[in-house]
This record gives sequence, structure tokens and C-alpha cells, in this order.
Amino acid sequence: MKATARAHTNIALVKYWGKRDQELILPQTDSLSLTLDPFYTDTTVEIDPTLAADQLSIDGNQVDPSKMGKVERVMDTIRSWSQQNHFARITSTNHVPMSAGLASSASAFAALAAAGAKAYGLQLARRDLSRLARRGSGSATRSIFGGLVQWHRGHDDQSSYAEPIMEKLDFGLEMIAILVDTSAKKVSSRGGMQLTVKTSPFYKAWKEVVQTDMSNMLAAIKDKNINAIGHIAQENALRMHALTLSADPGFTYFDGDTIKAMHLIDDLQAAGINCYYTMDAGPNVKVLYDRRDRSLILQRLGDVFNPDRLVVASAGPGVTYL
Ligand SMILES: Nc1ncnc2c1ncn2[C@@H]1O[C@H](COP(=O)(O)OP(=O)(O)OP(=O)(O)O)[C@@H](O)[C@H]1O
Ligand SMILES: C[C@@](O)(CCOP(=O)(O)OP(=O)(O)O)CC(=O)O
Repeated sequence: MKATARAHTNIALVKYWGKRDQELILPQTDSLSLTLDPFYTDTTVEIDPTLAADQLSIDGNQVDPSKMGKVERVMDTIRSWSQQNHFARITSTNHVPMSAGLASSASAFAALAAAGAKAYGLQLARRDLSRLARRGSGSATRSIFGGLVQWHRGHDDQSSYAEPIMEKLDFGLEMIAILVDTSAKKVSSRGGMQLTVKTSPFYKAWKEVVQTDMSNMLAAIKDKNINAIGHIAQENALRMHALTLSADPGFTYFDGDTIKAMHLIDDLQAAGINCYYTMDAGPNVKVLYDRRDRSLILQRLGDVFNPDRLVVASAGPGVTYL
């Protein structure tokens, strides 16, 4: 009747940018991410037979029923799979640095799927939890698992799930988030990717590029080659952001500080310090590197950006019950 789960956010190293089915959230391509240790969501789902609709509070604030579409999609699937009609009281806390603009939907929907499935008595394999989380938000598909995770595009609902490639990292891949701007974004990832699929003349090329990036990334991970991982992630991110510029109307998630951070990292690379950048659907820049270089990179980034805005993240675990 009641369950609490914790799930961590993730950063995509090969991006998911486009759906082929909006209802089931089936992606156009595979994607691959690193689950992040410091950023997570705790969610409790408690069935309450007296409720006439699901109720959700996030960080102590009641969410307006009109803004619960994604949550309802997950909860309705749980009700259908468990053949139960009751609604639930959902209480959630996001443990991410204050309004950091770090993918809260990935951890949110992975935690909701896990807590909801358990509260309704479903005993789901993690692969099916991943399919359930996918209905809330694509990136949540991957947050069921820890470490490096691949989301298979699949050919239907059954075959589109995430799978861990390396749950416990045995090499030094690490990330620093540069929080250049933490206000809400103007173009949601959902809307942004839909516009891109519909209007970018480059979308066909993106799908081909992701196939190549995925196989190169899997090989780089197998070799534990952080420089290759970083390089492929950086190129893949740039290509995703080139897609947004090529949409009609074109748009970008970058702001001036995003470009400033990219130039800084380019300069560090040119000076022989191995670090690489990637950006999701927002202006914040995530730097990938080998953890043995952490203090040097933190120091160089701290010369330009406020050290309070630099957050170190290593690989995080998969979903757990509390
Ligand atoms: N703990 C939570 N439980 C349920 N829903 C949540 C929770 N936290 C955030 N959400 C929902 O997730 C959505 C926010 O995700 P959104 O995709 O806009 O941004 P994001 O996840 O920070 O970035 P990204 O585009 O990279 O995924 C909102 O609809 C919000 O209501
Ligand atoms: C740039 C991304 O972070 C986009 C994530 O998009 P979402 O998972 O937030 O989108 P919806 O499926 O519409 O909820 C890339 C990624 O995480 O792979």
C-alpha cells in the first residue's frame, strides 16, 4: 500500500533527442548515460482508497492537477498493470542543488515508477521498471540503473528499455557541473525535441551519427578510455545542439556563459589538460575528466566561474527502496 524509492539523475553521453511515439515515449535512437551520485529524488507512493484523483506534492508544495499529465501517465500504467483502480498520495523530494536545472525529471520518474510499482504490489524486473519510468520521461528510462547505462531504442514498448553497461565504475570517469544559470528553461526538452524532429533538415543525419557514436562509445567504455569517452560525448552534444539551431524556428539552450565555459575547456584541452564538455537541454555545462585531475580542473574552472557554482559528481547507483 505504501512504498518509498530513491533514484538518481543522469547525464547523457550520447543524447536522446527525439521520439517516434509520443504516447509511449519510444525514442528515435539509442542513448547512453552516466547516473550521478549527488543528485537524486525520494518519492513515496501511498494508495488511498478515499481519493478521487492522485495527489502530488513536490518539496512540500502541492502540484496543480493540470500539471500532472506525466505523473498520471505513469500512475495509470501502474493501475492498468496491477488491475487496481485506487488513487494515491505521492510525496516527493528532489535532492538537487537548489534549482540547479539538472534533469530532475529523470530521477523523478524513475523514483515514481519504482515506488508506485511496489505500492501497487507489482513485482517488476528492473527492465520493466525502466519501461514504466519511460512513460513519464525518456531520460528516466536510464535512471533505474546505476553507472553507465544504455537505453535501447527497441522496436516497440516491450523492447525499448535501459540496461546497465557498467553498474559499478572501476575507472575514474567523473563530472563537474558548471551551474551557469539555474532559472527555468524557455523551451522544454519535450517541445524542443519534437520541433527538431519535425523541422530540422539534419535530423536524418543525426540518427546515423548516433549509431556511430553509440558503437564508438561502447568501445571506449570497454577500453575504459576516458579521453575517447569525453571526446565522443562532446562531439555528440555539439551535434545535438546543432540540431536545435537548425530547427524552424531555430533555437538554442546556450547562453553567453555556456559559450564561455566551452571556450575555457577548449583552452584547457589545448594546454594538455584532458577534459571535455557536454550540455543537456539547458545552459549548464558538464565537464568530463579523470578523477585524478579533479583538483587541477576545479582550480582552473574556479578562476573563471564562482567556485560555489561548481558541483563535483561521480557515478551514482540505481534505484533503491528506502
Ligand atoms: N519529484 C518529482 N516528482 C514528480 N514530478 C516531478 C518531480 N520533480 C520534477 N517533476 C516534474 O518534472 C518536470 C521537470 O522536468 P523537465 O523535463 O522540465 O526539466 P528537467 O528534468 O530539469 O530537465 P530535462 O529537460 O533535462 O529533463 C516537471 O513537469 C515537474 O513537474
Ligand atoms: C537533452 C536530454 O537531456 C533530453 C532529455 O529529455 P527528457 O527525458 O527530459 O524528455 P521527455 O522524454 O520528453 O520527458 C538528453 C538525454 O537525457 O538523453
